[in-house]
Amino acid sequence: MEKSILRAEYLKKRMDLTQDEIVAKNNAITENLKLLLAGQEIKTIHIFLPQHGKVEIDTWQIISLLQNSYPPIAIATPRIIPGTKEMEHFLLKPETNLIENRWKIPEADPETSVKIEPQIIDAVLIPLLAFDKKGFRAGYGGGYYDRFLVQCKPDVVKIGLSFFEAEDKIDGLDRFDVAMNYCVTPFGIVQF
Ligand SMILES: Nc1nc2c(c(=O)[nH]1)N(C=O)[C@@H](CNc1ccc(C(=O)N[C@@H](CCC(=O)O)C(=O)O)cc1)CN2
Ligand SMILES: Nc1ncnc2c1ncn2[C@@H]1O[C@H](COP(=O)(O)OP(=O)(O)OP(=O)(O)O)[C@@H](O)[C@H]1O
Repeated sequence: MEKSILRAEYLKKRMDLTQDEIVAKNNAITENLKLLLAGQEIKTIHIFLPQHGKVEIDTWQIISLLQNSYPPIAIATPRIIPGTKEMEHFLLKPETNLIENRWKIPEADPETSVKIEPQIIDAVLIPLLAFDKKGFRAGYGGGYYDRFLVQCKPDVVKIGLSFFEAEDKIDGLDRFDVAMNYCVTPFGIVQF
C-alpha cells in the first residue's frame, strides 16, 4: 500500500489504542528489545524521545532499563536543527537538560550537552508509523531518519520500534529510503 495512505491509517490505529493496550505493548516491546540487544555488542545506542501528547513508543522505559542495567552503554539522542530537515546528536545522561521543540519532542539542550558524531553510533532505534516485510518504513514524512542513517557507519544496526505488525509491502518508496535490519514489535523481533 502507498506510503501516504499507510501514514494516515497508522496514525488512526495508534489513536484508537486504549491506555491498557499502550502499556502492554510498550512492556512487550521493551522485553523483546532487551532480547535483541543482549546478542549485540553495543557501546553507543541512539534513541528518540517520545513526542509529548502523541501515542509513540515509550522509549523512556528502554532508557531507564539501559541506565540501570547496562550503565556502560552510552545513549545518544537527536535534536532537529531548526529550519532544516537535519538532526544533530547529543549524549543523554540522567542529568541532561531537556527542552521540548515545536513538535513537543524533548531534545537535549545543545548549550549544555555533549555533541556526538553519527559515526560513533553502533545501533539506532528508529520511530515509525508502519513498516513492511522488507524492512522499509513510513514515518511522519520529514525524511529525518533517511538523512541521518546515511551519515552513520555502514554496519550500524538499524532497529525500528512498532506497535503493530508488518505490512506486506510499502509502495511509493524513493531512492532515499533506508531499510532497517530489525523491527521490534510487541509480538516479537522481525529480522530483514
Ligand atoms: N519522538 C520522535 N522524534 C522524532 C521523530 C519521530 O517520529 N518521533 N522524527 C522522525 O522522523 C523526527 C521528527 N519528525 C517530524 C516530521 C514531521 C513533522 C511535521 O511535519 N509536523 C507537522 C504537523 C504534523 C502533525 O501534527 O500531525 C507540522 O509541523 O506542520 C514533525 C516532526 C525526528 N524526531
Ligand atoms: N537523504 C536525503 N536527501 C534528500 N531528500 C531526502 C533524503 N531522505 C529523504 N528525503 C526526502 O524527504 C521526504 C520525506 O521522506 P520520507 O517520506 O521517507 O519520510 P519518512 O521516512 O516517513 O520520515 P522520517 O524519517 O522523518 O520519519 C521525501 O521527499 C524524501 O525523498
